[in-house]
Amino acid sequence: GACCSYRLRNALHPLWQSPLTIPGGSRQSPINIQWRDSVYDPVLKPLQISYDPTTCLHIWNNGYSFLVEFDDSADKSIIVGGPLENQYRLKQFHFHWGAINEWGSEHTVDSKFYPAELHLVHWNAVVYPTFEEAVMEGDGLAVIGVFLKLGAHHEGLQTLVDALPAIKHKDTVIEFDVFDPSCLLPPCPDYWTYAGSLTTPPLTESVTWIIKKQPIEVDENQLEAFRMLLFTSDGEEEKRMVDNFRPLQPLMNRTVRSSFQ
Ligand SMILES: Cc1ccc(O)c(S)c1
Ligand SMILES: [Zn+2]
Repeated sequence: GACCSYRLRNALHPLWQSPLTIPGGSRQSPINIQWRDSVYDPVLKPLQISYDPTTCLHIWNNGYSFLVEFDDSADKSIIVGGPLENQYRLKQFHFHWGAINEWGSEHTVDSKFYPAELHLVHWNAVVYPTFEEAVMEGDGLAVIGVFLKLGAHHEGLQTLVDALPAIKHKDTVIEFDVFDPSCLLPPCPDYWTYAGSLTTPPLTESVTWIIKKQPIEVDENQLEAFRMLLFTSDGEEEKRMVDNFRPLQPLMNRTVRSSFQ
């Protein structure tokens, strides 16, 4: 059945030599969001986002993606509201993208791929003492997903793009003093939300996903800059960092809720 083919695809996917089945895998990510099957929930609140740009630390290539990490030792960059019962602290953001513009996002909407997807990763520091512990708990993480579509040049993203040549190889890092990730969010407040997992190992089922309905626009040169990064370390045979997205996972017994009608 479909579930079996998913398992096979996961096991075969080059980037995720994950165990054939995830222990009790009933809420895996990413998924296809079928717009007409999502259920408007009037109880969902608006998501409140307040980021302190000075909590930005550095940008680095971890061999899966490039990520911008934040000082999460205090409640300075947080999100609250939406589907969340607690406030969550921003830890890092990163992207997933394809080799060409036809695919690259992790989630799809009505089976449509976007060329890339931004993930802003937050953790529940109200309940858990560390990020590492939150990663193992059902309500430990909240990830905001933002789709990137091909279009106009994105001024805020360009600051990141300009830093990428300096972190071309795996395990390279550069200091990044001030950056306000809210410049990467679309103006429209509408989102879908569902209970899911990390999309990279350990694939733990600890993520409340908040997927923005409206994509942001970036231009071809900016997407090409992502594709110049390497999975490999300096001195190794070069492998371009592309297609770092996980295959779609079965919805199983889940409903995707929408904050909009
Ligand atoms: C914590 C974390 C790390 C990597 C990821 O792709 C995601 S989705 C979450
Ligand atoms: Zn991710």
